[in-house]
Amino acid sequence: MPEALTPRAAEALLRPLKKRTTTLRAMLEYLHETGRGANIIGNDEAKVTGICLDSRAVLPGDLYVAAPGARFHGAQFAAAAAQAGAAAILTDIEGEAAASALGLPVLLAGDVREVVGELAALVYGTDEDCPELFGLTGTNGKTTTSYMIRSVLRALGRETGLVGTIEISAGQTPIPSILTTPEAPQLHGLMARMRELGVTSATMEVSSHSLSYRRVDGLRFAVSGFTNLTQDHLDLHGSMQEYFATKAALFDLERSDLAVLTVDDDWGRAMAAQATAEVWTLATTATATHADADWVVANVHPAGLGHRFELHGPEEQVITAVTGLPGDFNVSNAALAVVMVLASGVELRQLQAALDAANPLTVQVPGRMQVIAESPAAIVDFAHNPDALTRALGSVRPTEPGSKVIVVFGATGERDATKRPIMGAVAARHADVVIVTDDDPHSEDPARIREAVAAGARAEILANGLGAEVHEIHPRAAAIAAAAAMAGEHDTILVAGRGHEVFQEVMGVNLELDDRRELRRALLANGFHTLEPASDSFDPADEG
Ligand SMILES: CC(=O)N[C@H]1[C@@H](OP(=O)(O)OP(=O)(O)OC[C@H]2O[C@@H](n3ccc(=O)[nH]c3=O)[C@H](O)[C@@H]2O)O[C@H](CO)[C@@H](O)[C@@H]1O[C@H](C)C(=O)N[C@@H](C)C(=O)N[C@H](CCC(=O)O)C(=O)O
Ligand SMILES: Nc1ncnc2c1ncn2[C@@H]1O[C@H](COP(=O)(O)OP(=O)(O)OP(=O)(O)O)[C@@H](O)[C@H]1O
Repeated sequence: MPEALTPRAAEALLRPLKKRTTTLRAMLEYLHETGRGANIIGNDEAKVTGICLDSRAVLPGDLYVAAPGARFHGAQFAAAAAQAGAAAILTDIEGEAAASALGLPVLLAGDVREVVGELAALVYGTDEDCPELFGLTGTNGKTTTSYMIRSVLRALGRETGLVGTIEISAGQTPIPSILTTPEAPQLHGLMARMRELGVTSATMEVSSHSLSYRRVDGLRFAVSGFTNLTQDHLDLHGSMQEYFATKAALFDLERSDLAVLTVDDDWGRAMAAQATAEVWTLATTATATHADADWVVANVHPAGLGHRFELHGPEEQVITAVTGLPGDFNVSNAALAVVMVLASGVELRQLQAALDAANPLTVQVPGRMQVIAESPAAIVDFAHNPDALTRALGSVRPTEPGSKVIVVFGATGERDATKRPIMGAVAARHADVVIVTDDDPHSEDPARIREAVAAGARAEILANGLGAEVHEIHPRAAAIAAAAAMAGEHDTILVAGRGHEVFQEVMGVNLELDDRRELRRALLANGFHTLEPASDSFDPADEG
């Protein structure tokens, strides 16, 4: 397993190299000017040079943000932050006693998370200087689309940064991500570092958690994009309506100048109706009901592993592009990437020239429809919710008569448990051999998760008289090995789930596991050939 950086070492990589100094009084004045109640206990001339939400990552001179959480109040860790060199503490009434007992100056605010993003912008100067930001939200496709945008921007000669599920890259050697969207203090530190390193444009995945937890506050997106909305994260959001409302916040004028919204279904159209930013709509499934979208995908044809397609614009513009990843959903992702770059002001002719010269949309994304072998077709994909699994399985059906689809997957622990039987049913409908295994069960009993997934598959088979066979095999490496042993050269194996990750948490223990490595090994052991891993993108599995 790659050697993990300590929180402080990782934090240092997310900070600007040149320190700026802000006083608590300047922060207080800002809060008062913007109508927020706040006051200072102790020295209001205290100077801070950084801001941090985690005591374990505090660097000398920081404002430690002691925020309430689901498990703890951050004030519990204020003493540890002080020991690490915090210069002051930002907290709320609940944290006041513990924070002020330490003798450090305290900035007291009504709701800490409500102000932390804007204060981080003041500390790092990102309210004045920030790269042009491309933000992506939606249930599926954020990572893939942001890689595609970055690739197009690079083809246009831009210096780029990227923040997402796989990596954080501030124009330097990338580091593996912990969260999809980091906390606000880290995001602002990163943006400042990017500017120092000459990054002009950055792509950022904006998870619904980050919107709920106000992690992107204080940032302004030049162009934000919406991929789709399907069932996921109901453990946090409670209902699809609430999940929708959380994501919709990205498309308010106060956060985004322009929003490119995929309107392939009712959720997308509702998003377009609600957004207050300028909206460009995009239809990626060419049906008559979508013909009124600003940009429409047309003439999609298979090309290599991916597709060639056209994008038709509101003023009869036509763009032609080629994707490299399997799956028609990757045409949707690619189209969104292209329209977002256009929306940022790049001229169509210049964009078409970059697409023609470098084929930037054929970029590989670790663990996203990553082809490991061609015979049998063996693919590792990060599908971990019902819609993604449906789309991934829908795109791998073999053409040879009598050939079969073998799927290896599971459901994650400590997350939306209602997905489990639904994913089982999806697999039973689309595959011939369903191998249910573990997928990052965290602290939950993996056997119970497998049971719920397999029960969904069996119920679907019974209800619809389907012919799929269901196996429960664990650990995951054994399930992958079993799939390779069952496959014939015309079959397809899809290993779905946390494919790009380099470990799985099982009952509180991190076990090293890379699906791609396991699948390669298993295929070779069964006498099949595998493809060379791509070397053109950062991959956490190669680190360390
Ligand atoms: C549900 C959720 O997102 N929770 C996040 C939230 O936790 P919380 O507010 O409940 O914090 P807590 O654990 O009670 O701790 C309270 C405070 O004490 C601080 N603390 C805690 C311990 C310590 O030693 N020192 C310290 O300072 C914490 O930083 C926090 O500020 O704030 C914490 C501090 O940043 C996050 O670590 C934590 O993310 C947890 C680990 C998590 O798993 N989040 C996932 C679900 C998430 O955010 N995922 C999305 C992507 C989802 C997807 O698309 O799949 C993402 O953007 O990554
Ligand atoms: N546009 C899309 N529509 C439906 N499914 C998609 C789409 N794009 C990708 N997928 C599926 O979702 C999986 C995850 O893709 P990707 O990582 O790009 O999404 P994401 O939104 O970043 O997810 P996460 O935040 O959980 O990483 C893919 O492996 C694929 O199976």
